[in-house]
Amino acid sequence: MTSLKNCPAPAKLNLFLHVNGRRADGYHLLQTVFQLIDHGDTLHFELRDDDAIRRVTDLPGVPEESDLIIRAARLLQAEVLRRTGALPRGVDIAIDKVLPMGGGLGGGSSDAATTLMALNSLWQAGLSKEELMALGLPLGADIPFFIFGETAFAEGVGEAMRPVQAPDCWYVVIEPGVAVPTAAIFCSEHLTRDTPVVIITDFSSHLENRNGLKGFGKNDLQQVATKLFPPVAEAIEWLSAYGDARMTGSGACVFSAVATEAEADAVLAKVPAKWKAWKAKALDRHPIIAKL
Ligand SMILES: C[C@](O)(CO)[C@H](O)COP(=O)(O)OP(=O)(O)OC[C@H]1O[C@@H](n2ccc(N)nc2=O)[C@H](O)[C@@H]1O
Ligand SMILES: Nc1ncnc2c1ncn2[C@@H]1O[C@H](COP(=O)(O)OP(=O)(O)OP(=O)(O)O)[C@@H](O)[C@H]1O
Repeated sequence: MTSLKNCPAPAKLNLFLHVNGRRADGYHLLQTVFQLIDHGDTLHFELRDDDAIRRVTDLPGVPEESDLIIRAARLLQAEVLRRTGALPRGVDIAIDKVLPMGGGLGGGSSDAATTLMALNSLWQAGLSKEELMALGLPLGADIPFFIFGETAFAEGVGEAMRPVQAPDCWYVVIEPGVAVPTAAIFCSEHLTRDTPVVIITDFSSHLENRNGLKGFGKNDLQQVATKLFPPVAEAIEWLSAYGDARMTGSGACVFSAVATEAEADAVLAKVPAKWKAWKAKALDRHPIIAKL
């Protein structure tokens, strides 16, 4: 095989996100449930005759050298060289970018995770899932989750994961039109870092007893993001009329769960024209797994 086309890099939603503490190195201890959804970027990989790794699509605002896709590919190429003594062939990578940057949807991390999984297969590198997760973590806190590849209850800085059942539902997502820099939210003096630790069965029994997510937990980053970025607050307020609306990750996107696609369409029809909004279905598994 010399190419892999149409590789999905789906978005994630943080169904809740609690900040429980801060480590000595400044990173925060979190608890969250990561949900994959069927909306995201698409990547295409084509092996080259030399050993160069190139992005063949322009991504405004992200220079090729700092793109997480390119950095992930180079990291894996170097790791294969270290293990086998042979440098794998170079690759041209094209991307159909759909996910907004600084959206809290994990777009950059998902692109990097898809790159690691696709190249591991194209290069027949044979790294295990755990090895790929460890390789990706220094590039972005969400990368291990995308490689883990299923709905997860995550702890630590987001890297300690266990599979968990979440509602089989649809989501309405609004992009408030601002990019939120994750580091600025975590640095804020107004961020609360003392939410009590929950256990995985607190989440699971809530779903069972209340027939859904509504009312479980919160996103601790939301209070800070809405203060710094008023369009995020406005989108949450608007969407709250139709359900339990909250922010994903460090923002800016906000979401609400609905039971059916028809309900999602009904909400979407009313979204003010100033916002981009879309629906997505919850996914149990990363869609690339079926391709590789
Ligand atoms: C908040 C989440 O979106 C939850 O899914 C992610 O943990 C953020 O993941 P990300 O955007 O890939 O973030 P990274 O690039 O790893 O980190 C950006 C910055 O956020 C802060 N950061 C991130 C994750 C974490 N557990 N504690 C932190 O304090 C750090 O200042 C870090 O420099
Ligand atoms: N392939 C990429 N796609 C998007 N952003 C990238 C990429 N490579 C590097 N970046 C950088 O990463 C930053 C964060 O982008 P990303 O789309 O991951 O944000 P996010 O959805 O807020 O992530 P998170 O939910 O993990 O906080 C961008 O502003 C950009 O500078």
